Amino acid sequence: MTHRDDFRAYFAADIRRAEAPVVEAAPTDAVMRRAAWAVADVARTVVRAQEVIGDGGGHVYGASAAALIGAGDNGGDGLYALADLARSGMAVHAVLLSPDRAHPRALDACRRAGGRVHEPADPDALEQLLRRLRPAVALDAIVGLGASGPPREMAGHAAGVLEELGTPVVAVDIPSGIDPDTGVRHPGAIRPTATVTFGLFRRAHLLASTDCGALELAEIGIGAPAADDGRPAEMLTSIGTATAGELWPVPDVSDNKYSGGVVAIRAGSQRYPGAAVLASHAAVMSTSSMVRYVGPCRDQVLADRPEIVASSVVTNAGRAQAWVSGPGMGTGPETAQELAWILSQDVPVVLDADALRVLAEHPSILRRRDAPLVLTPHAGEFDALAQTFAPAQAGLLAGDRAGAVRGLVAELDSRGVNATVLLKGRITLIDDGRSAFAQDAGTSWSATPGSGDVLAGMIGAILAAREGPGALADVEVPRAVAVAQVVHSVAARLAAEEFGRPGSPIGASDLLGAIGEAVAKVRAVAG
Ligand SMILES: NC(=O)C1=CN([C@@H]2O[C@H](COP(=O)(O)OP(=O)(O)OC[C@H]3O[C@@H](n4cnc5c(N)ncnc54)[C@H](OP(=O)(O)O)[C@@H]3O)[C@@H](O)[C@H]2O)[C@@H](O)CC1
Ligand SMILES: Nc1ncnc2c1ncn2[C@@H]1O[C@H](COP(=O)(O)OP(=O)(O)O)[C@@H](O)[C@H]1O
Repeated sequence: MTHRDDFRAYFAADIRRAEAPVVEAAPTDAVMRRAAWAVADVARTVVRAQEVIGDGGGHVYGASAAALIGAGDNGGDGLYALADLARSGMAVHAVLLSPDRAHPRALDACRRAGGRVHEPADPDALEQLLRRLRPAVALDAIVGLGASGPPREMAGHAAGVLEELGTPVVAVDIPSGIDPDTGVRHPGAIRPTATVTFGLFRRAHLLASTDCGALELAEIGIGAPAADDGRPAEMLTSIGTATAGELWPVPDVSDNKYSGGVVAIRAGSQRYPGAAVLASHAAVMSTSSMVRYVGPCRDQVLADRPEIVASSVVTNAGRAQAWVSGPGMGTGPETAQELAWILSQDVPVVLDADALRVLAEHPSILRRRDAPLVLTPHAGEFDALAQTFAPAQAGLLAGDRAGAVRGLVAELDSRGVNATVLLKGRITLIDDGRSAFAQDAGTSWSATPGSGDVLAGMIGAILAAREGPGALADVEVPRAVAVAQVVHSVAARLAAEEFGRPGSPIGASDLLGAIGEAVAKVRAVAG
């Protein structure tokens, strides 16, 4: 989902606080009916999109819909949505998973609109019912904001049956089985074609965007939420291409080769010269300012990009406004010393790959520092860091990724380190303890060796540029890092899907070759 605009998502408790006065001020169930109408509208679109042989698409009139109805207001949304679908001429079936607790007024509305109501006694009966009904669309109205844990027995079984039948599912608010705040996907979770949410995005919509299908936000008149102390509620942001384009650094008339921010890169080894080339070339492609390279791969780096200024030891590199260290540089004993020197520099430092392993093995080199430190681990490197700096967070990644990242940042903060952690993956998390971002790459083409080296070079160039007077000057570090992440994702998509043979695999060099085009693209979006 590399989208144009920024998305903001909130904790369930803050959303409930923002929702309450709106619901209270409105006539009974008016907000719920508005939400249900939006769900029904998407369900109709899903039915119309179904291909019927010899025809242009599916017909709503006469098609069937079934909704799995849970015990709370999420079930109420589903029942009102069925009533709406019945009025479009659909044959609708409410499948009550907790018959005694189904929303009474919504159930009544569904019945009055002609809906059939089913109360399967056990998972087998539920399975037989769904197989018999074979609905054109199913609504997942089992649980929404009130979810806790994996879907209970009946609900968990339904997800498997619907998947087997190939039934398109529209999830009401949040796919059941996905935790609203952490985005953790429990076994037995519903896998929807589309998810319709209301008023404000929930954190799960960004943290588990790849599990929500097409995401739709329906307006129900809710304003920005506040925390219980009245301050603005904590938000999780996903920046879009327009923001990346607005903030991407461009030289102006007064700039020279230094003024936009020089980045120095310590990368590569005899064994991994490619990492040195990829990281430094990526930095060259990101801004117009100077890129310095330090390490044993001078010849390869200069053969690839002669404009790079190379040296062999960090102390002779020359001045830089940001440092990058780690890609392919090895983990030998001398690297700890080099790293300690880099960390002593009063400029932003990005540590990736081998530098993260060295840091985890030699935590004493990490002293108090005010200048930003950006750590860019993949899951394995994160675990190594967490074992050293935040043992309570180690092994958490399979579950609450955002919580684990925040926990590591907090531990580093308690040591006086101004850290931003970027956790890699299809959905990249970036957090400095105050501002958190979740960026879905939109495709997975960037999951290729060396693409992390490219990202490290890009982030270094952006952080160097942030030290200057340009558009990034007052931008918080995690947002600046997210800007680099967006352009990296757009470059991967362009390389794999628009250049050459669309849809053919790419290597990190192809991604690298598309950075210029990606910058042009996001700048054009920003206008
Ligand atoms: N207020 C309004 O007007 C508006 C509200 N809106 C809608 O209301 C929704 C929130 O409704 P809600 O607060 O009733 O919670 P909800 O998500 O239905 O879940 C609670 C029930 O689920 C059950 N349950 C929990 N975990 C479960 C699991 N793993 N597997 C199975 N069941 C599980 C739990 O059972 P219990 O633990 O009590 O046994 C409890 O009974 C929100 O998401 C939005 O859709 C919109 O219409 C906008 C206007
Ligand atoms: N499933 C995925 N979809 C999209 N991007 C991914 C996925 N998995 C990893 N990535 C991205 O690919 C890059 C891989 O980085 P890394 O693991 O450090 O590899 P390397 O060290 O070989 O460069 C990172 O930018 C990461 O965010």
